[in-house]
Amino acid sequence: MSTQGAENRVYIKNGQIVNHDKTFKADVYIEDAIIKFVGPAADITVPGGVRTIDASGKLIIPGGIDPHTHMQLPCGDAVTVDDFYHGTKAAVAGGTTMIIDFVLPNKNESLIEAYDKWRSWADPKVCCDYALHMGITWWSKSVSDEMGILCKELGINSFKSYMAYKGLYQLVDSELLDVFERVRSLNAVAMVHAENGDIIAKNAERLLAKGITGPEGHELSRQEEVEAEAVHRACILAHQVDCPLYVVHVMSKSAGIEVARARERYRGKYIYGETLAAALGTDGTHYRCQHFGHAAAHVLSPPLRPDKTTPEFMIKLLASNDLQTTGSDNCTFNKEQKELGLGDFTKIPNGINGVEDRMSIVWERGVHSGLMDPCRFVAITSTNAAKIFNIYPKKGRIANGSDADIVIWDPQATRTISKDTHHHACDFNIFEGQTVHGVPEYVLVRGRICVENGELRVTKGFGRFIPTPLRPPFVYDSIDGKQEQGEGEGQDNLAAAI
Ligand SMILES: NC(=O)NCCC(=O)O
Ligand SMILES: [Zn+2]
Ligand SMILES: [Zn+2]
Repeated sequence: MSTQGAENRVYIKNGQIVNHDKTFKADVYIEDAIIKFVGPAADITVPGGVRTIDASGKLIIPGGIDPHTHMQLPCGDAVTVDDFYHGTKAAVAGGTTMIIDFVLPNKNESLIEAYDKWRSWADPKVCCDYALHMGITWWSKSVSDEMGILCKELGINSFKSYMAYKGLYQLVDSELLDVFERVRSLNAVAMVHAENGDIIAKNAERLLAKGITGPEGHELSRQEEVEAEAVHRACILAHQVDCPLYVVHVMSKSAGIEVARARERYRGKYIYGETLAAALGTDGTHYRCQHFGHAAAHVLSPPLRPDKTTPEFMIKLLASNDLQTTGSDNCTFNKEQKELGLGDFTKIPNGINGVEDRMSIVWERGVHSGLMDPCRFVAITSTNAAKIFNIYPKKGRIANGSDADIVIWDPQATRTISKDTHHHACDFNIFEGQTVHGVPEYVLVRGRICVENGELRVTKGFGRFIPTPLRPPFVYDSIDGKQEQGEGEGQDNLAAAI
């Protein structure tokens, strides 16, 4: 293998390309961060001095897109320890070449000011490309006006509302309807954190009064039906105002079934569902661990489910297109930060790791276990996020003209996940000790080789902000009657999943 040549020109030969819709043998030529050729070796004359990589026996896949992260997120007295540098470094190490993070304005804070703050934190630090979703953490006429500016001038096309976190971010149904209506008028995408915040607040009070103060109280206060009810309600609210809705972090079988039913009810239009690497790779039995640090490290919302059949069920929902994407919800806090909730589970900062291990966890639980094929793996780890947030085929595809965000994936290689070797800044890994198949041998971020035979070489600030344009055709063509959702994408299959 030649190791010479300009870094901006790379030739990958003898690989098996895997896109979401087909897989084939081809060579790939990259110049100036863009894929310039995909095809048989006989059809290209490669210029001299080009860096050549032999990908024999390996898969060439689009870099992962993690549609759900919280880097450097201020949360009460704590800030997540993975900032935009450590978080994107960990992402790249695991084969993810783009993240979409959430701007979360404080109550009464201008959305534009919050956006500027996030850009000023992320731009100098990101090692891979990124985009932003906006949290609608409070509601007013000025918020509605600023949503327009964000869409038309600042590259945002997605807005997350909260049905939980009572007294902090939670909106009531009439406000959710207003938000969804505004999102629809902008041809943007609504997102929702679906849990019933009123029920959670009451349950938490009762549990604490009974002396249940440890992390097990977290899941007890927000069991499956509390999530499922909110998913059901959110889908109906969105449909009433003709608004497409992306349900983030679907964590339970019951909630997954609600997404699947809504998709079936609306014939594949309007509703999209995301689950998390955490939901696929571990479970809520950890909340019963007597060691506070261990149990608290698994606390996120909605919580992991104690039902040990959940991970396989969620993988099946992804395989059957009842769910469309896998995020990480990477939102990491260290031991001392989690200890803010000693003696009161409602004060444990919510969040877990996942941006580094997401790709391997999905491969292990999905493809290696035989529940999905490599094309579906690409769809749920990259392409569907690119389509829903309207950056496809620039991202999420190995094709002429696409950004050279490429992973050379070794499906047979294994690695054992550990906090001692991960690239996060956090001191815990919820997948600790798991040996997973599927290792990124090379990771190219816009043509730059950032992982090579296990060695990570990232550059702070190399990543760019990627604007997400309005009216994603993947989402809106089906609503506007231009195309049936699911054409060429496999059929929705609620029955198969259940
Ligand atoms: N998910 C979680 O527990 N923390 C991050 C904030 C959110 O996504 O709701
Ligand atoms: Zn959330
Ligand atoms: Zn989140």
